[in-house]
Formats: sequence, structure tokens, C-alpha cells
Amino acid sequence: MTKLSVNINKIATLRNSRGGNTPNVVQFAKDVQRFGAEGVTVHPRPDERHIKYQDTRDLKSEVYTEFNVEGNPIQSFMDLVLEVKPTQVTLVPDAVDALTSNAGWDTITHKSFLTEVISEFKSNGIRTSIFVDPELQMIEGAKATGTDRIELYTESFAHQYGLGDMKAIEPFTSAAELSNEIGLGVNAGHDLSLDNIKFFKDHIPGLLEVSIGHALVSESLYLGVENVVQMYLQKLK
Ligand SMILES: CC(=O)[C@@H](O)[C@H](O)COP(=O)(O)O
Ligand SMILES: NCC(=O)COP(=O)(O)O
Repeated sequence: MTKLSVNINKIATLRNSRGGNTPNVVQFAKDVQRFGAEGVTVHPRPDERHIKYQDTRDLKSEVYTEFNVEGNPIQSFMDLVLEVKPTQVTLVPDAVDALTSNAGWDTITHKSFLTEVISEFKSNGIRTSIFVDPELQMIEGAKATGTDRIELYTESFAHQYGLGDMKAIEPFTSAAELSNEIGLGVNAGHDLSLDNIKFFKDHIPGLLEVSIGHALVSESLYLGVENVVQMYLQKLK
């Protein structure tokens, strides 16, 4: 069964825009879990443009489903994750000034670095996932690092699907099939939405988790948070 992890970065974006504590990030995380979400995801970036390191600490005691913390494993991020010890850490190769996540890891070039980082997190009881493009070589490279899971970077699927190109799913299906064969768990995320999630899920064998934020928050502006969470859960059945 595919779990829905709600990425709450954009709630922090809205909160930070006025400098106060409205909307309250922790309350939003409690509410989406109450509405049925099976996880909460945050991406504390180095510039803290949205989720702050302190938010990640504050959320730890309030996330009773699965807590997924994403980021580039720079030292400050490593220290935060080892302090908070979330359910899962997802390693993302983002540049400090990236507008948003825009690429998966080159798991071959960075094999030794990723292997060392993953070993550190796993020895602290934290499940690991590596953000990758749906390239078979990168999937095999991810396996070699010892990671528990990969997260398929779904921006290219979402973009092409939105243009009517159904064949855009094919690399993702192949990547999931290989992952299943070699014992890698399959997560997915980035630009997934109510429009594309069912088609995506129906073509990805063994999909364990989707993390969705930007579209979910945007859709909630019109349809309401509880309604949107329930709509995602229905489409993921
Ligand atoms: C890794 C990924 O694709 C997203 O989880 C990322 O967290 C989005 O980051 P922004 O919310 O900063 O765009
Ligand atoms: N890992 C993807 C994620 O957490 C949310 O990405 P998006 O839905 O905000 O594009």
C-alpha cells in the first residue's frame, strides 16, 4: 500500500512571509495526520527559506506517523538529522541556491560519499532513501551504496504527463521494476498532483511512499486540506 507523506515546506513559506507563526507548521502537521496522511516530509534547506532547522526539531514529537527529512547531507544537515532521528532521511543533491530540487544523485560518481553517509544514518536507526532520476545505472549505483530505498524524481513525468505524453511513465516503471528485483524500496516525489497521481501509482510496482507538497497545498487553497488529503488517499488505494 502506497503511503502519502505530506511535504509541509509551503506552509512554512507562508508563515515566514509575515515573520510570525501563522500558519502554524506544527499544527498543520498534526492536522494532516489527523486527516489520514501516513507521513510528514520537510526539507530544511541551508538558507531556511521555508522549513527551519528548529521546525524539524519541534515536529519530531508531533509526527506520530512517518517523519521524512530531506536534504543535501552537508554537515549541518547531518547533525540535525542525527539529533532528530526521523523515521527516514532522503538525500537530495540540491545546490544551496537551487530554486527547488532539480536533479537526482549521480550514485556512481558519489558512491563512496553516499555509502559513508548512509552507513552513518543507518547505524543510528534511520531509514535511508536517495533521490534519483529514473536511470537504471543510477538505480544500480544506489543499491551499491547500501541505501534502503530510492526516491524517484518525478518532475519529468509530471511535466510530460501534463502535456498529454503518457509514455513518460515508462522509465519510471522500468526503474521501479529493477528496484524491486534488487531489493531497493521505491519512494517517489516532486510535482505529483491530484491530476497525475493515480496514473503514476498504477504504473509503479511496489511503490511504498509518495511525498507531495507543492500541488497538495495549492489544491487545498480551493478544495480544503482535509478534502484534498482524502482525495489523495482515495487515489492511492
Ligand atoms: C526533494 C523534492 O523534490 C522536494 O521534496 C523538495 O523538498 C521541494 O523543495 P521546495 O519545497 O523547496 O521546492
Ligand atoms: N520529495 C518530494 C516532496 O517531498 C514534495 O515535492 P513537491 O510535491 O513539493 O514537488
